[in-house]
Amino acid sequence: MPAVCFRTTDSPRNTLPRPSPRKTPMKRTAQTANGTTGSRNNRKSVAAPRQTDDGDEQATPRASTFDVRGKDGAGDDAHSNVVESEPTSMTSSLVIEGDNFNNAAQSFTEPLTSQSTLPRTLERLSKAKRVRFYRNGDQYYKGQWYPLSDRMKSMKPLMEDLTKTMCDSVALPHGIRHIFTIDGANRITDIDQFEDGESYVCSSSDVFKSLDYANAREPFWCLATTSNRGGRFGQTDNGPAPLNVSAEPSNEPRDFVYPRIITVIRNGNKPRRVVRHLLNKKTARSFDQVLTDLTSIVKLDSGAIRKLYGLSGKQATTLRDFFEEDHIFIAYGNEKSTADDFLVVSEEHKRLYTRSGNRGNLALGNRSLPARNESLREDRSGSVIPDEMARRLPLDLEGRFEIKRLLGDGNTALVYEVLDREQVERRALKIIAKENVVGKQELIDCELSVMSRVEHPFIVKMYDYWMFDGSYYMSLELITGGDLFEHLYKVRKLNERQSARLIRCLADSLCYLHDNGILHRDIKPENLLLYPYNETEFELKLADFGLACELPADETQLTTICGTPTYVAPEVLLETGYDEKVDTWAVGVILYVMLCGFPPFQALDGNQTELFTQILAGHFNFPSPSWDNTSASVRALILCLVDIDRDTRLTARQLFENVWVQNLADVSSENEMMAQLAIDTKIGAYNRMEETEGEYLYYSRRTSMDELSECGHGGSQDGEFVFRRSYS
Ligand SMILES: Nc1ncnc2c1ncn2[C@@H]1O[C@H](COP(=O)(O)OP(=O)(O)OP(=O)(O)O)[C@@H](O)[C@H]1O
Repeated sequence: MPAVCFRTTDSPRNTLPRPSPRKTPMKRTAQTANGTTGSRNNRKSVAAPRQTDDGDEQATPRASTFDVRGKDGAGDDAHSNVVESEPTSMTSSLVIEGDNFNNAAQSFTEPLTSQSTLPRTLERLSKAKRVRFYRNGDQYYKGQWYPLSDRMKSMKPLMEDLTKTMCDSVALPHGIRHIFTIDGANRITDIDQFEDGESYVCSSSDVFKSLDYANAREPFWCLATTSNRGGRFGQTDNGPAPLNVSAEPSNEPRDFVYPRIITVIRNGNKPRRVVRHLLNKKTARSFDQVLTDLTSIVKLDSGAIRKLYGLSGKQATTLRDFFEEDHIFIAYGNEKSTADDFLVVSEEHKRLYTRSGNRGNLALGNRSLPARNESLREDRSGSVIPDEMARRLPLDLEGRFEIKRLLGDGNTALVYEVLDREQVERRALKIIAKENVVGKQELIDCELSVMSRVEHPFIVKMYDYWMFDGSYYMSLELITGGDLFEHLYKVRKLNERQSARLIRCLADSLCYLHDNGILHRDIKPENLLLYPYNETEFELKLADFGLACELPADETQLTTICGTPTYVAPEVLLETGYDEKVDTWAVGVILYVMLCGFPPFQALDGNQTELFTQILAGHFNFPSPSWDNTSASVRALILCLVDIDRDTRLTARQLFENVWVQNLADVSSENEMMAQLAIDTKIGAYNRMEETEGEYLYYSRRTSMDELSECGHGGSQDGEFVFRRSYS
């Protein structure tokens, strides 16, 4: 099967520092809080403050692997424990609490010698029994490994510590008072009863709930029907009644389930908090399961969500109701609904509707830049409107940073321009308030881990980070030109030269990330920060690694749904597995937006379903007059990026080497001719498909690629534009 790509004869020498090949560890010399530089390991020595039980903020060392809590700061008393969330997670935080914390903090600033307290702590911890804890009745909880240090003498401090790490207002809100063996046969009453490597169930009450805890990650879902859900609400304190996981999977069809974002409004005083949640075949397996997921995202003060009403007033009672007319729902626990709940005030309107003028036809001529796009996240981690309270810095940071102004807000964070008094420099401070950390811990760990490792001229630098009282604070390089979204909003569109310059920066940064096995997964104009290149042009730096991840070493495909609707690649929605080419798809969409001011896929009425259907079909065009004066080379390049066939979609390296990108849009007439031929072939194939296939349009572009190869033979001109066979 042939593929088409545009390339220069000789790959231009990239003058930027090249990373080592994929999987080679990246080097980074981080500037630490105290102004020194060091490797990531000795950055642990920068003890960042953290809130202690008695309210004092104390230091929390940065990148680290354990959570050590202890009275003496070195984890040397009965409270001293290590909590690992999952053995596989990339990082977790190192937290030390205690009266003599400074000693411990100091030990992190020393090289690790036998005199320092940390090795002793770690040595002792390595001898600890490791046990796993689940939550009673929570079939979604993956369990938490917990090393039981020999200093943990009794059940009380253990249960107190577990309460801190495993409970919140929804999960075991009354704390942990009982611990059972995994089969519920025995209650653990003495610390010596724990056995190394075994699993246990923590509970608030003395009633053990029998579940297949060990297989909590992939339960069989039983599809609820109206009849078998009778009396479902109000059965437990902690949420909807546990599902009957031992039931056979239902055969009830779910053919109405397709990727769709629903919006849930938390009932209460207006403006109310809004959460978005992606439903698809994986996340919408039954009504009960969606309700349970929403319970953990929305976090009603009253506990579990027991009722959901669409804005039309209709109550959602079946899974199908999430896929019908209503896509905005109001969530209730025990509260009564009132007519006033269904009236949306203006502050809420902005949050609920992603486009202004949400209703009405989107005639071609009216197409426009969509509103700032919110990222999709799976793992029950919805998008919470950031909390203005985050503006108040914790005491230890208040002395260091002076907040100047709000630079931007995203799905999870607020970003401020600050004056770093210690470094005497202006910086950006990204704050993820603790209410937005819930359900996103792994993603945040990943963001911090990736940001700590990357060093590239077109990627925003992270200098330092802290965690205080559950909120995260990241000190970042300040980029002064705003983000590309704001810029496009002002200027509507860019010329080709400026676009090519920005795409060259972006492609370069993606080559670096992909070579090192990192996917960004959320490439969008909001995450591309601009700074002046000369008087008339900008360059960019890639920001927000909130969805970044590492490619699995065993080459398996990723399936977690994430991205941002307008820029999300079809394979993410299809859940067929994806890889780093999700990033180049998004670059193609951005390049399209840069040149005409509207995206290639845009739905009538901002309808998400229609948007996803268009993306899955992969059909778009270059409407006149917006595209009349653009080069064929850039249009052909876009077609090679926004290509539903992953095999033929360009890699970041091919994009970087593309002649239009490298020559900053200054291309030869031969290149233009060949590009035009490629476009005609592809667009012709779409049109034929549309004539024959009717409305639903998922098809492989390989057909059109075959046709293209026919034209391509002998079509190479001056080595600038070649058709390349990537398949035999
Ligand atoms: N280093 C920086 N310098 C200047 N502005 C920044 C910086 N980092 C972020 N911003 C601004 O803040 C906005 C939000 O930041 P960011 O995208 O990191 O937040 P987020 O909550 O993680 O976003 P998302 O909604 O994609 O999850 C950006 O769109 C940008 O306008």
